[in-house]
Amino acid sequence: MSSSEVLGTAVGDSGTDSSRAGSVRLDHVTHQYRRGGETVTAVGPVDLTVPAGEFLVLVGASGCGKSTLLRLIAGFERPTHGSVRVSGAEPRPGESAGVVFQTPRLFPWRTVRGNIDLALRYAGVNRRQRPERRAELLARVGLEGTGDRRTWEISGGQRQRVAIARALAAENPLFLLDEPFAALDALTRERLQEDVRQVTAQTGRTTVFVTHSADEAVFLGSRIVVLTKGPGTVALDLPIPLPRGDVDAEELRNAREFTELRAEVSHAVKAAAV
Ligand SMILES: Nc1ncnc2c1ncn2[C@@H]1O[C@H](COP(=O)(O)OP(=O)(O)OP(=O)(O)O)[C@@H](O)[C@H]1O
Repeated sequence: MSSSEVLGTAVGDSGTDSSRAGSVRLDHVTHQYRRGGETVTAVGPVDLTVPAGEFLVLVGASGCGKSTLLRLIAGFERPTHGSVRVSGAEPRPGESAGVVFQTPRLFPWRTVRGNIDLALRYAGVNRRQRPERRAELLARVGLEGTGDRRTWEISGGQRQRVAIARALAAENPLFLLDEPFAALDALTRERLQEDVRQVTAQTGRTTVFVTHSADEAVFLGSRIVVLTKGPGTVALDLPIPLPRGDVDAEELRNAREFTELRAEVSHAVKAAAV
């Protein structure tokens, strides 16, 4: 599939960048939760535009509102103030974006194949086309040959790959990931980071990825936004001018530019948390 097929054409009649399929626009967004009798401001005000095709990483201290921002973009929450637009329209939960959470949300009574097929069914892929699409998705996340296994018969890293394949199944032009590798060992985490980098480069999807890790942020992002401590606002908005596409991950991680950027982001995260 070409990136233009995934990104689609401009939505709406304005054709501006912020209405293109997969683009995200937050205008003066603030979100508050009610806890007991109290109002807690979780995030904002935040102004942020994510052009179609960008890989944005949100980094910040625990509790600064990263997940809240992601939930607002996914349409799971409505902002208390301001507006959120995905592809130029108000986000629709479960429809505007493919979402991957920290803990993979799979159907345990189904096989790997059954989990992927269900996502394809929801995405409107007809029964005859499903085996081919499923095979493509499993290959894309490196899970060929596991279709018959139940979700408890595969490793944590493989479960997270199934969750990524499920999110990709919907062919949404926007991909949201909330600390998807936090619970995995270092080796699996690095492998999945490489996969996500590759898959998003291949499909050209707009991606918003939440993490605590400066290392993960610099490896994955084409742009990093560091949030201040809660309620989070934008402390640093940094383009990452590292090569994308077909690059040697090991070489990239060892490059001087990479280590310098990682130090800069790490420093910014610490400074923003005070
Ligand atoms: N459903 C909720 N009800 C009430 N308060 C909430 C709710 N969800 C989050 N909060 C509060 O909003 C603030 C931001 O939380 P959020 O989970 O967005 O931060 P985060 O940066 O993703 O944190 P972490 O990195 O620890 O996951 C925190 O103070 C949190 O306690």
